[in-house]
Amino acid sequence: MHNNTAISELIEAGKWISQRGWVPATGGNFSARTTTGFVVTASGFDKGQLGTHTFIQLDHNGDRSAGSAKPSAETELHLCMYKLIPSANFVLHTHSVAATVLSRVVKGHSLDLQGYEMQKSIAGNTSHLDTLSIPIFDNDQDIDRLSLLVSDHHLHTPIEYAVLIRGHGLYVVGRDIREVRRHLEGLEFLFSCELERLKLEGISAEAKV
Ligand SMILES: CSCCC(=O)C(=O)COP(=O)(O)O
Ligand SMILES: [Zn+2]
Repeated sequence: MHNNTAISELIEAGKWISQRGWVPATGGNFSARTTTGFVVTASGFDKGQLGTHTFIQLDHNGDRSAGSAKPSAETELHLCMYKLIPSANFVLHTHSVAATVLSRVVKGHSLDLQGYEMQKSIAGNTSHLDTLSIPIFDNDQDIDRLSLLVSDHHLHTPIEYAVLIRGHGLYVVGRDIREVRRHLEGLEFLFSCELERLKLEGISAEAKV
């Protein structure tokens, strides 16, 4: 995909994501894999008001090739997701209330979703009877170290669509912009349902270490 096409799609996605309240303040960052490498959002901007000047172009090694602004502080985690998931061409990172709270309430190393028809919004999932498992990693201000942790986890439990960073947010991937947006919307719906369920049924079972 051409850089300009990817940037246009991410600008449009940013407006939609912002309207949904999933990137408050300057939270979140977005990227795409392109024919020349990657494009990633610049650091510190409102992701609902992106423009062509708020993107950095990176080469295939992840080194800056164009754009004067500072790349997202979490660029390394985006590059990590592309390396682990060769079919991924878009990565969206968001800070919704549901993802932030759920990833803290669930003390274990994965959020296991089961019993929801909307699990089928995620590629390859065909039944509410299956378990959709999203790995949770403890937050770390050292993004290189966090990326290494994600890569190590992938060696024994392959990451397919998303990871949660505890108390921080969600990273979700897709083959194209439509799929990554569907994955994001589907997961956010499931997170909201699960948060409501835990509030109504109690969190004691989930809050185990
Ligand atoms: C107030 S947001 C804190 C940083 C963060 O988690 C994030 O997603 C945004 O970082 P960026 O450098 O991409 O703007
Ligand atoms: Zn973040």
